[in-house]
Amino acid sequence: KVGVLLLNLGGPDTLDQVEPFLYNLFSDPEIITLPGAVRWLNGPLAWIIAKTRAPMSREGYKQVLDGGSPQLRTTLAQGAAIEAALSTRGVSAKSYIGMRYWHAPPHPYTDEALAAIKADGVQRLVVLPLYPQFSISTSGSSLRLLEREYYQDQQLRLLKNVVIPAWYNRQGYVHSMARLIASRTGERAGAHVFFSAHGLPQKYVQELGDPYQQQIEAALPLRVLGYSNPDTLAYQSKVGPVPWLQPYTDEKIKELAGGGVSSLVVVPISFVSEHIETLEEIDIEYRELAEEAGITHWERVPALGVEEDFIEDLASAVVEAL
Ligand SMILES: C=CC1=C(C)c2cc3[nH]c(cc4nc(cc5[nH]c(cc1n2)c(C)c5CCC(=O)O)C(CCC(=O)O)=C4C)c(C)c3C=C
Ligand SMILES: [Fe+2]
Ligand SMILES: [Fe+2]
Repeated sequence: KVGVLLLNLGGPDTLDQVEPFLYNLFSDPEIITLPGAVRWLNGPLAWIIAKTRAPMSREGYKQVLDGGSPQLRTTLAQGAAIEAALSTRGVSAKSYIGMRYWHAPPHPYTDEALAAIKADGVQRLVVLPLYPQFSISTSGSSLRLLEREYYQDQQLRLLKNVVIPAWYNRQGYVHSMARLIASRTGERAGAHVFFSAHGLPQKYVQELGDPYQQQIEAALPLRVLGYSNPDTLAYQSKVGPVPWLQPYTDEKIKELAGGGVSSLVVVPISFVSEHIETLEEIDIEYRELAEEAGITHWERVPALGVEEDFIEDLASAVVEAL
């Protein structure tokens, strides 16, 4: 009996879930990193930040929460598609979803996923974070939580597991992204491709050894395949006062427009389902900014979701791990 545990971030399904979701996120010590002596402040600080940020966040979510979080729907569909792809390879597997910060009943947090894995009598477990690139703040945080729960439990401790920590450079991811991009740029050879990666405070990379930026830069889908479209990489979604990875998406859009670029094909990387940062931040906020700056053609490449070649390759990664 094989289990595939998909780890993801989770997101609120309704507007009243926004504040508790933010509280969970900001009380994660991998998100707000405090020195040992004041770590007890994590909870109170998370409460204050969540309360302060919630009204603004709710405004964003208002525009994208039509029928619940697209992230949850996509993650469920990805799980089912991976099961089907494994079945054609002769592997009978069941997928489980461990969300880090939010769930929608009956879809679980990590602890509930582990309870289901135990109840089903899974004998081999493959852990697959749904983030292409590894960051301490995303896959790292999910894996740390999982490790804690796993090794506290006598039954789980005996269950053989293997982790696929990152897959940013796998054929399936790179090629299906490149195919989606090519399908948008085909009619305008030479269109400017704008990769917008999710941002991260610089400290993670510079002080904590986070490999995220290196993994983003190592495998930009078009460059890897040798396409010659002009392209730009920038980082979006900065929160709080400290410096994040640069250049920032908003500044780069203005700079390109100022330099005479009038058409952009925007590619969200670092997440494989639609969510607030694509549907609201890119499609509404950055688009508005781009149009004000003089961009006349703006197109966004969708998140990978259940693209067949992508899912097939994730299933191959699971088989290789087994
Ligand atoms: C404040 C610290 C944050 C770090 C560090 C961070 C890293 C990080 N996040 C993603 C992907 C997503 N984050 C999402 C939501 C979200 N993230 C933060 C903060 C940090 N993220 C906040 C406050 C929020 C809530 C939304 C908001 O108020 O703006 C989401 C969307 C989830 C959803 O609703 O569906 C994604 C996706 C990555 C990849 C990453 C590090 C590389
Ligand atoms: Fe985030
Ligand atoms: Fe945002």
